[in-house]
Amino acid sequence: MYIAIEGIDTAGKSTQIEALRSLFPDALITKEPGGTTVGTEIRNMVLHGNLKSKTAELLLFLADRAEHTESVILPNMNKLIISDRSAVSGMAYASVQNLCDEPVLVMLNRLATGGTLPDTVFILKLTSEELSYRLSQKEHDVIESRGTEYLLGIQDALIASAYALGIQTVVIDATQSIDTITKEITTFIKGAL
Ligand SMILES: Nc1ncnc2c1ncn2[C@@H]1O[C@H](COP(=O)(O)OP(=O)(O)O)[C@@H](O)[C@H]1O
Ligand SMILES: Cc1cn([C@H]2C[C@H](O)[C@@H](COP(=O)(O)OP(=O)(O)O)O2)c(=O)[nH]c1=O
Repeated sequence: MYIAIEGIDTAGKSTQIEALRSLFPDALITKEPGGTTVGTEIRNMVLHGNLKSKTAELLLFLADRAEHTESVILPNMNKLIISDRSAVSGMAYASVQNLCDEPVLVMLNRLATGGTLPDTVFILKLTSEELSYRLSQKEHDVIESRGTEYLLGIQDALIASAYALGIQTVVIDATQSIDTITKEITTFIKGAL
């Protein structure tokens, strides 16, 4: 079973994945971008480099996704795979750049993944107030520095993108306690295994 934990920056993805790691010790934990050696280099180029082109940014994320799918996801499809982000982020973050329309983004992400998409995505949904608070507590990378309104637009795009990709989606109120969210995800996983 291949699931992805989705959400905008600071939604609580890493926190949930660490909780799930101990609850499902046999699960394969991975992430996008940066789930492979090459992906780590791509991640650094995009997040901390000085890319001028948004198209280059999109294509680099797709390259990370293709490498991640071929070298991490496909060889481990017999396991529970939990990924921090997926093609859903890929579509959502690209869609707000207005580089190309939704069917093209679906096609590009299907090309990058060879059609191997998560069975289920859990989208951690923040309120504007909670997002502002959490962003105020950390340094911002290139994308986070685009601001709260931008990220809230992405949050809506995450839900739309999961639908466009035809992936079963569970939207979770990310302002709940860490344990409550973990229990919600764990209950779903145990019911589906
Ligand atoms: N349910 C929660 N309630 C309150 N704070 C949370 C919750 N989940 C995560 N946090 C805090 O929010 C910040 C961002 O969490 P993180 O897991 O790093 O988010 P992401 O990986 O989605 O960027 C961290 O300081 C974390 O401790
Ligand atoms: C996977 C992916 C992430 N992103 C963005 C989301 C994040 O702002 C950034 C890095 O993701 P990530 O390392 O998950 O950052 P965070 O832990 O703060 O959520 O890259 C894209 O723009 N496109 C993509 O395809």
